[in-house]
Amino acid sequence: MKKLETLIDKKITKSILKYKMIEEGDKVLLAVSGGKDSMILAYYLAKKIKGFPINFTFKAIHIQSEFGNPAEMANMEKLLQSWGVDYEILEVGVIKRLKPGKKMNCYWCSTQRRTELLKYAVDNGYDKIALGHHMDDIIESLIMNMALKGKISTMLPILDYDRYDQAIIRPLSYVKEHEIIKMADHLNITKCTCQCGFADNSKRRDMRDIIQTMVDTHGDVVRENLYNSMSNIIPRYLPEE
Ligand SMILES: Nc1ncnc2c1ncn2[C@@H]1O[C@H](COP(=O)(O)OP(=O)(O)OP(=O)(O)O)[C@@H](O)[C@H]1O
Repeated sequence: MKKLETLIDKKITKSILKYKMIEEGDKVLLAVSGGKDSMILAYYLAKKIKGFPINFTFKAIHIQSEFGNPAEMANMEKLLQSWGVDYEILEVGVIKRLKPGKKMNCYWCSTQRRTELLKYAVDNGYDKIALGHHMDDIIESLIMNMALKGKISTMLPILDYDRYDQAIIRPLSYVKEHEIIKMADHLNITKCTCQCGFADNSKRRDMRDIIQTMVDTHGDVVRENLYNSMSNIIPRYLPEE
């Protein structure tokens, strides 16, 4: 387990330094759902505030909507406390925000969360908002946008807001989901399930299966190759519009 723990740590350091995600003196706001990805990030950032070459502070924030699971939240709080993480729970009712006749969906819900996170960051002087997306999320989005939207784009490791000084960062960009799952099991991080009943992740699941088929045939390096392909564009061998 020590080897995996160090590997994940190195990958987080690599992405922070490569993409200049955290700068000297930054205040980082980490969005934690209580699930494995953002909790793993909380665990590593808690270790990193001591002895990282760049000085920064961070606080975890959980947005609690009507769809949380109290038992999972209790586990989240217990773990954050055991790692010495400063955290806050923000209660945000989302149901009343839904326009008449509109149905709830994951995209809409995450937009509500994003708005609250940005507002909190602006009001309280946070420079960066850290999210728990990892390499698999990024390559699934890439394949999904290509196959279903006819465009090449994905979620970025770092994204500056146009109209605010804040930026979104994804320090797990180089970490693969299976590495997170193993480490999360080791740390007793439980699965976090939304209770809304409207979640439809079928398209993302389809993309995951397609990537897994390629991995089964050509090895895990397929994930890195898909990720690296986004910064290895050869215009000469791409058709013009
Ligand atoms: N209720 C919440 N409060 C605060 N941040 C959240 C919440 N839900 C999601 N997030 C943030 O948004 C990211 C992506 O959310 P998503 O719902 O796609 O979860 P996920 O990929 O299952 O990740 P996780 O394992 O962290 O739940 C999370 O990693 C976390 O940083």
